[in-house]
Amino acid sequence: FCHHPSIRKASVTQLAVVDLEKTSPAEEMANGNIPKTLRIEGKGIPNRKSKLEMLDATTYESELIKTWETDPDRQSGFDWEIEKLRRLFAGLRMREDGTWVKKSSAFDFLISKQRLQTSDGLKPVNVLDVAILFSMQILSSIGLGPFLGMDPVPTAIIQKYEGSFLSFIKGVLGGDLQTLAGGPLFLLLNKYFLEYGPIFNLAFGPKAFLVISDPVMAKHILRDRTTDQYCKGMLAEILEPIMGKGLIPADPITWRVRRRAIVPAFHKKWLNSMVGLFNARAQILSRDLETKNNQVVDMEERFCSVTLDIIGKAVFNYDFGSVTKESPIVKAVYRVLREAEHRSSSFIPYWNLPYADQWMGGQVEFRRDMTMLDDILADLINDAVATRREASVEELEERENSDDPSLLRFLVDMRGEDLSSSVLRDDLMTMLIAGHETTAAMLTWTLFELSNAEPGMLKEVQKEVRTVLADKESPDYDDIVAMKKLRYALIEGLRLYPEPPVLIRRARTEDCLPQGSSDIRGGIKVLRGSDIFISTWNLHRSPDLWENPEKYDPTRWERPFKNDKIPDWNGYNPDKISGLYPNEQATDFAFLPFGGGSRKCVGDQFAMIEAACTMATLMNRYDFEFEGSPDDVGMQTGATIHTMNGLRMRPRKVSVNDPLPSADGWWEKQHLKRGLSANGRPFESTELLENQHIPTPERPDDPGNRAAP
Ligand code: HEM
Repeated sequence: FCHHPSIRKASVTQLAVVDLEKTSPAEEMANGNIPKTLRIEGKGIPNRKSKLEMLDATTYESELIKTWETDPDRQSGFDWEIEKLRRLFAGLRMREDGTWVKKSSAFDFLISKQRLQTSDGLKPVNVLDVAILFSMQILSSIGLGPFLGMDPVPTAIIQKYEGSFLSFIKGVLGGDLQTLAGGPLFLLLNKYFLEYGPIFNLAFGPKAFLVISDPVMAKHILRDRTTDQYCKGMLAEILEPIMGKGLIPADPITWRVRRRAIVPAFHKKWLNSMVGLFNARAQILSRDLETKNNQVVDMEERFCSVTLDIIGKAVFNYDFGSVTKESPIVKAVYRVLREAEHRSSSFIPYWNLPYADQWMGGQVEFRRDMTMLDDILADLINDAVATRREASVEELEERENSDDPSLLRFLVDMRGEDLSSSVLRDDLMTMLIAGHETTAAMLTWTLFELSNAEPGMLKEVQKEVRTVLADKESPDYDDIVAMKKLRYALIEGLRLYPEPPVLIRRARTEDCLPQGSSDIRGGIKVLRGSDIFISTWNLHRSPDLWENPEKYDPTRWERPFKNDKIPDWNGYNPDKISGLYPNEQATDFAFLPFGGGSRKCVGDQFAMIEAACTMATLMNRYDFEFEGSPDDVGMQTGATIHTMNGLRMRPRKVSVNDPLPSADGWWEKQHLKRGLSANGRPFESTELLENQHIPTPERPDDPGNRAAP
């Protein structure tokens, strides 16, 4: 039927004879040679290991091939024989229509991926740029910066290693930045931030990163400059083997096309329909906790399971079922996540060594896991393609699709979507990874902080949840809107534990940063090729931007804040909150829980509603107590911030007949004791200030009060 070696079996509704090595499935479909109802099982849709990729015309490789092909005189002799062998091993071949394709092979390293010019016209960062950067770095570190027009940006040099000799050797061999830095990288960046200020260079030998902890500079990079000018740089290189050209690592050109396709899938009606999924999964967790009443439960692990199950259903209508059972697929997902985290904190990309995935223990396992996930994804995509019902975006938004409301269904059915490329797979994989542990971490740290704070704070949140829910088990969207204290508690968790704690960019053109809160006048020069860390951890905990920054205090979101020493920063204004959480607009880029500018998270509303539904369901039915001391929880980081030893807690079921928690007006008192009105705003006149009173606490001891908010 079809001789493509990567197709294992095919079920057909019409006979079709096509040679996929010569033309692509998309072209064959367009030519009418493959009926759209044809279902190719197994690896029909390109996945990351079997795909035939068109050779990118903007790469050095294309240029090299052109040079050989356009000059027949060169096609003889020893060099030509070597070139033929190279093509053979690298899986390069010409199709009948004259275009070149390449098949993934163990010899991928024989192909140059270097670009001659980026397709948006910007020259790619090249060896010369890197050499200039290194020389400038060395010259400015010996004090010659001002002579070269470089501003005196301080340089922090990692030179003192605080761990043991053995762990140092382990760090060097494993290329692990964190081990070498002597702990989580973002804590080191925080130490240097307090020492050197809002902008400094962090140097590891000749390699330097520009570390930024300032809202004005962050706004400039994320919002005022285009995505072409600042790309994802090393983050894209690290994530490519896992996420391919998915939305997070995508280069600016791919990103523009994919972002336009993906954003409509997160439409309001879909988000509303997701509330049902969030609540159903939260109820499964709640029932599971019931069987463990008063026993020790690792709540971090529970939150990871529930968010994995949610994202599996929401993205591909796949049930991981991880809350109730362990499976090899779930284990593979976690191992791939750990590998992604490990790679993002390693400075030696040893996984790129030839055959690394055939002899290096962790890499062999990683390849196996990726293969398993790729196969599952290919099957899910194929299933969706086989039942495709093409429609416009507007039609899709209106469609009732209760049996499969997944993003995959939406993207496959979207008219004009290119189903033959691997970007669909890449985007789905990206969302699986991006939307899972981030939300789990928000839930984990919020529960940790609420349980560790003054008792009044937790009681305020519990009282609000139990009052709004009354006799309902789960919230609807309007209930979430009404639970303001709960939402502020969650977002305050993300302020103290931003996921990820740094945003990574690379300058693709020379630029000049504004002064912001630094004392460097006249702008700060950024050279082409500079790698930049915007530390959200530092921004979110900066004493210049927050009152009492290290304190977990959800009431702060009701109080305006401004610092006149940073004239270009407009401060935080609660009146600018327009959605479910105070975002980067309301804080003028001091708070970037979901990033900012064009590459802001597409899943922010999804995550907020999901976390609010899960937390409300638990707060309504349980009280939690730490097992041991809160200090035992510890902290470690990768791409997200995890606990060191799990969040070990004892859930205690509360009865619907229990009285509402008595919070004693704790929330309002936080404002009143600062000389503000009960809603956190300044008094409009001194007369009103003089007449202020601390409210007498409500005592809704009667269970009947629960129904009366
Ligand atoms: C609490 C949960 C979440 C947090 C804290 C979070 C955080 C972030 C941040 C900070 C970025 C910007 C990265 C950068 O600028 O380099 C981002 C991007 C992204 N996030 Fe999220 N995220 C969360 C949940 C989700 C969910 C649930 C999804 C999908 C279902 C998702 C999908 C994405 C995607 C696709 C991008 C890339 C956007 C682009 O480049 O256009 N995230 N996220």
